[in-house]
Amino acid sequence: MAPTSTSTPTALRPIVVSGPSGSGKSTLLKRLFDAYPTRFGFSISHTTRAPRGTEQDGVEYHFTTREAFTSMVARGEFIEHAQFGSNLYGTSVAAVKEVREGGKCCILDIEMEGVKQVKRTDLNARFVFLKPPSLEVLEQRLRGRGTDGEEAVVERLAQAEREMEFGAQEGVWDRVVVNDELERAWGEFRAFCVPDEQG
Ligand SMILES: Nc1ncnc2c1ncn2[C@@H]1O[C@H](COP(=O)(O)OP(=O)(O)OP(=O)(O)O)[C@@H](O)[C@H]1O
Repeated sequence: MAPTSTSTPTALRPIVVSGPSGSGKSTLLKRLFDAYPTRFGFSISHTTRAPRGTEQDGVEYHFTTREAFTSMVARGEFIEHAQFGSNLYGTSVAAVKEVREGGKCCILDIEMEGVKQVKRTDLNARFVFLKPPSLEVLEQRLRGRGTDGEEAVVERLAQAEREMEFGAQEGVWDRVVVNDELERAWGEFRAFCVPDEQG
């Protein structure tokens, strides 16, 4: 008997978008969500902070205790986790799977340590690296964005060099999109994210 394929259709495989700060991830993802409002989704993060106002568990966040959170860390259930202030935040493998179960393609906008972690899971993701034309252009864009002070820009640029090296590694990426001219980069990014669309 012929084996039955249980593989996920390409359109539902999670997409990992990575690249240095300022490479244009938010810009291109905003376009993608605007162009395809129902096709893509983000995973719901876990947090140890208390819900605010009308926030509901499993909607804005998976609200959890610090004890439960640290057990999840110990079991390797997070793709990424970090502390902000006194609270812990994380993206779990299960939360990414939930998006697929809901019939959407999960988008993960993560830095290089997270990318390595996704590779260790069974998420069967596709990986795209967003590359600025050069570090000089990246610096101009970060300064032009006007959201960071001098110290933050210098820090982001130092980290960008490490991210660029990772972006150049063989065998890690399914696609590298150079974000030079926005319309051109968008066309390439969109073709990667929506592989079944013609034209
Ligand atoms: N192709 C482009 N040409 C010129 N400017 C661009 C282009 N793409 C993005 N930008 C601008 O560069 C700046 C950085 O882009 P964006 O904020 O999308 O980067 P990011 O990768 O999401 O950064 P972070 O990781 O810090 O969130 C923004 O001001 C954006 O408008």
